[in-house]
Amino acid sequence: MTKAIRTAALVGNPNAGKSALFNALTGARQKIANYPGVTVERKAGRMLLPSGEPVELVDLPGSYGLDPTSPDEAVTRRVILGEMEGEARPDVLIVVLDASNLEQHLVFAQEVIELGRPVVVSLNMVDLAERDGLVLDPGALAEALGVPVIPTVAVRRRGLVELAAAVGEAELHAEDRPHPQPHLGQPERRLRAHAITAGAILSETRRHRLHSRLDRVLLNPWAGPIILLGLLFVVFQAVFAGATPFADALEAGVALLSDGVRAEMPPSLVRDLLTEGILSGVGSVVVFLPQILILFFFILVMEATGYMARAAFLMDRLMAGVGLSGRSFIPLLSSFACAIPGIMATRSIADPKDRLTTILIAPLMTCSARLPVYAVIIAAFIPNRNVGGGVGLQGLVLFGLYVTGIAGAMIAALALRRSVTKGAASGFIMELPKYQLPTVKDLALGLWQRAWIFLRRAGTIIFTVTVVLWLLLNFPRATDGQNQVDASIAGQLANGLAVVVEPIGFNRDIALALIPAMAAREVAVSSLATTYAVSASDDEQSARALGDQLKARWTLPTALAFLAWFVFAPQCLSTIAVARRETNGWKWPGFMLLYLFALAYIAAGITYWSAVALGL
Ligand SMILES: Nc1nc2c(ncn2[C@@H]2O[C@H](COP(=O)(O)OP(=O)(O)OP(=O)(O)O)[C@@H](O)[C@H]2O)c(=O)[nH]1
Ligand SMILES: [Mg+2]
Repeated sequence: MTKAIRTAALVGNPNAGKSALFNALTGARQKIANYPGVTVERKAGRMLLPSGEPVELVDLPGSYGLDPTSPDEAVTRRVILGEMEGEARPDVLIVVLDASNLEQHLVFAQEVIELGRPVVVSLNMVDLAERDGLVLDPGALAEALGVPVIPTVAVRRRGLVELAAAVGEAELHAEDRPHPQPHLGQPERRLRAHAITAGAILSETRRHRLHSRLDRVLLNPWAGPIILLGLLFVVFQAVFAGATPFADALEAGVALLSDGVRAEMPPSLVRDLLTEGILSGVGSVVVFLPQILILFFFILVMEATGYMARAAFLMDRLMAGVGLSGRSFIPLLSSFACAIPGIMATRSIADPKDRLTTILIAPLMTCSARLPVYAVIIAAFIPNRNVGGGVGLQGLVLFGLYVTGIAGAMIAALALRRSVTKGAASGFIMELPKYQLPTVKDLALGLWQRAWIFLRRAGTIIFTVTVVLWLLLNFPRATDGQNQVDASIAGQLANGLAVVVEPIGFNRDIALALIPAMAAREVAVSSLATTYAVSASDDEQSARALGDQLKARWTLPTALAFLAWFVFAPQCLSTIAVARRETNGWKWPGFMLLYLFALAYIAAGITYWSAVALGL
């Protein structure tokens, strides 16, 4: 005998479309949205069966299993099992599956079906699956699961009548099946989910198959991180190998201009300002445009193809390990371009301590302003040698500097989360975008924007600071036999600071460059170039490229210490200003300045003394 059906409940993984189906079946207006975890409590409404009988339909929060891990999942479990006080156990369970994500959703579905309760499966979002080139066979699925399967598109009201009819008949099926199915463990369910999905696929375009295979490899917990590391490695190799001819050409162009000015103009302070200040100083930064463009070319390609989101997915576990949520990944990622947009992007992090930690470590991500600093030192001091297997030493060192920054950030996060920003890490679930080939137009536009940002900085902030420095370097004028830099205001000021940085292997010229570099890190390069151009005894010497000057004047330990310094030093006033705005006060930016300078000092010192001890 069949008893009348009075209640039914919608269950399934988060974001399967349960609430959308609930609204379509009952005419209610539950909130639906394209991210998991929208429904957090049970909601009930009335739907009509084809026979005209009313049934109370319950919309439940999404759940990954019957073992509850969060309060909203506990609601689901209690309602399904009839443990909810004052509420009857639902007569029929409607399991909602996302057809475009079938394998993942089948794991929980099996667990629900194993309860032996009357179940109807709504194979929802078939429109999305078909758009992606995946056609499923509901019959095969029904056979494998042992329950009726109805294809639906909740948002287009497709399959609703069939679903209601199946609910009306569900009790009958249930009576044919008196024994609950054997209870499987989670790994077996996963295996079975894979097999069932494979069996239910009618046709799958080559593209869809390719995409799911790609994900299986790229998101594999072992292969994924190795591939990510390998890719980044290739990027940094390319930055050096690819940019060198262009950078050399630019450098030659700047030298040519400089020679031209010297030949055409009679010696004067104005001529010196042009050659020593603007061409040497600003020119020494501009020559790194090719490196910047190559780096951003790779970043843009990774973003456009959908790989970057997968990298975030892979990093999520690492981030959780140091007490950060995966939500920090995107702000940290944008900090590789510049910490300013990175710090602003932390607004999307709800937890205040998560957010503060992310702000505090954002400056440790290697921003593009550091690239000229790294590149000039590496080009001058690291031999352009092959360390085997086609791997260039220069690219390797650059890669190492980026990794050191990331490692420093992770260690800092760990320390901060245990002290000043104590708290628990929050979870993070992300939908992965589809793979796509990047379009040439978007790439070109992205690169153009980066080039423009870089050149604008060179033309404004770097130009201004370099000119001011040039003035400070040229006055008062040196008397006979005295070096101009020694005599100048800037030289005098730098002598004071030099005392502080001497223990970490820095010379007076570095001390001199560090102050204006607070305006922007690239200014360190233009300052050194200008200083050496001013200090050179004759025109020929002053026209020498910065790399040659460095090689002649610095030791290798000093150069390495300088690199270590720039991995950590908060050499950017705009970043400090943004941190002040975003944290509403000076307390945290002050803290940031202090801890980053301390780190930079220690790192440079350790590098210098280790290098000296090693006899480098
Ligand atoms: N294209 C398409 N989109 C759908 C379909 N069903 C639902 N959606 C969309 O999928 C998203 C998730 O739907 P919800 O109804 O909020 O999902 P839910 O299962 O209730 O999610 P939680 O409450 O988080 O467990 C929304 O953006 C819906 O508009 C469908 O059949 N086709
Ligand atoms: Mg919902």
